[in-house]
Amino acid sequence: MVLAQLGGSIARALARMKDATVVDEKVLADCLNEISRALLQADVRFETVRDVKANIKTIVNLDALAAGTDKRRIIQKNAGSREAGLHPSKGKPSVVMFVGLQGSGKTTTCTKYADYYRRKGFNPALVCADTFRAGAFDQLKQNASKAKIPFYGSYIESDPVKIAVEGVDRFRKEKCDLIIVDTSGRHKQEAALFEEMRQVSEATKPNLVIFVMDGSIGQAAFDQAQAFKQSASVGAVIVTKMDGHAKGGGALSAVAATRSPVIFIGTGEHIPDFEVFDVKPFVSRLLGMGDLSGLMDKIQDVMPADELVPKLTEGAFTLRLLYEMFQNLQNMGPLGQLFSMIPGLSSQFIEKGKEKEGQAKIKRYMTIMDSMTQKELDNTNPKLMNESRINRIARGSGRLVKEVVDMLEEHKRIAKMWSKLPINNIRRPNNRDSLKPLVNALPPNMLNQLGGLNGLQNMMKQMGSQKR
Ligand SMILES: Nc1nc2c(ncn2[C@@H]2O[C@H](COP(=O)(O)OP(=O)(O)OP(=O)(O)O)[C@@H](O)[C@H]2O)c(=O)[nH]1
Repeated sequence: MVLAQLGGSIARALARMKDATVVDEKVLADCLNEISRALLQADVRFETVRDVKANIKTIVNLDALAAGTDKRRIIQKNAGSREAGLHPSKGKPSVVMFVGLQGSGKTTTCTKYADYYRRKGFNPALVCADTFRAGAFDQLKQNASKAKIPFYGSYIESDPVKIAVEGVDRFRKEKCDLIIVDTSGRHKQEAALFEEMRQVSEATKPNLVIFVMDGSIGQAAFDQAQAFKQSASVGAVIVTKMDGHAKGGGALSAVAATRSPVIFIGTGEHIPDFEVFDVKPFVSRLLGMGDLSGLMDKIQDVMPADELVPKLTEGAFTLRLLYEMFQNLQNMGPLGQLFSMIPGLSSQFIEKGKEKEGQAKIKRYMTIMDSMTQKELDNTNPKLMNESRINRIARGSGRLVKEVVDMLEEHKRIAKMWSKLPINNIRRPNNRDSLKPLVNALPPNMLNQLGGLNGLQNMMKQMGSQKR
């Protein structure tokens, strides 16, 4: 079963229960059986499914509860509680502790995480409780200063618990609402590391423990994530180094198998190389990998190959080409999924819940392009768009100069991405064979999680059907 379908199956099971007039033993048992089936089909281990079922049963005491609606709410709450507490809430002070093996990217990720929330309006701070590695404090200090985030640490103090407590206390007093504690990494899963983590955790009482894991280790991630989950009550996982590592998919599915939610992924060495992890865009991206067959399949819908290939081989990715693509996109209805398929289109178009804004932006871009001359639309000379042309386009379209410049920048970015695509691979891949290169590119565990070849095909269909 496709991972993305799991949520749907559970939601349907709960909805059916909602329709029942009375929630009794039988309705509850049916609902739980349905949820169990969905989990098992999603390759969740039998033992886990059994535990989930038992937990829900213990929590939902049918006799003690009077009204049916309350029971539903409680079951819903418990079935969905995995998501609770994974993200800090603004204005409510949270302590988040980072754990992981040495070199996993923990220190870098602490800063990325702090910066992400700073941009969301939080007031974060960093505490370096890594006294094991010489230079860890300097690294955190350097990163934190670059991102303009307050930090706390010591060159001389060797007790990580003491530093962690001092740092957390200080930033609590300074009214920081997100205090991030970076702990020591070790070469392997040593008992001493876990003991140190336990002590830091006990002293700082974190609201969330995040395990940072190197995605390049692939499926070996399962044992590591499991060990950390058990020893450090890990609440969430961040998988790093997802850039350029074919094994990243295996790591993600292995982590999923430990039932630890992955909340972010690291996609590079720099602070902005950090993305919220969500299964759907991730799968979309996966489909864009391999020999790009999945992506090319989607592009067929936006612009048929027989039209696109001659235009692209002729030369550059012109504004006119972009305009035509937007036009096709607009004719297709709600398109959150498809946006993610257009290489280069910035993530703001595909962010969950922001599809409407994405559509509005496309409309705005098209209005701007409507005020361009034929020459400008077909232009391949980067110097053509001078100030006077930009001013004229802005006036003509009733838009700000800045908006015209933004649009031209976006076009430049997209054109750059397109120049890197293997255009000759564009074909009509609608049969199973066309999925083979993609299947071969996926780690086996990941493919299992996606429901094998059939699951992959269904998912492509599912994504295709969302166009209408
Ligand atoms: N390509 C890539 N490199 C990354 C990513 N995240 C971190 N790195 C690099 O990985 C290396 C190790 O990162 P650190 O942040 O020092 O790792 P650490 O886990 O804090 O290490 P210890 O403090 O020794 O435990 C550095 O060179 C980082 O630049 C990522 O998402 N992609």
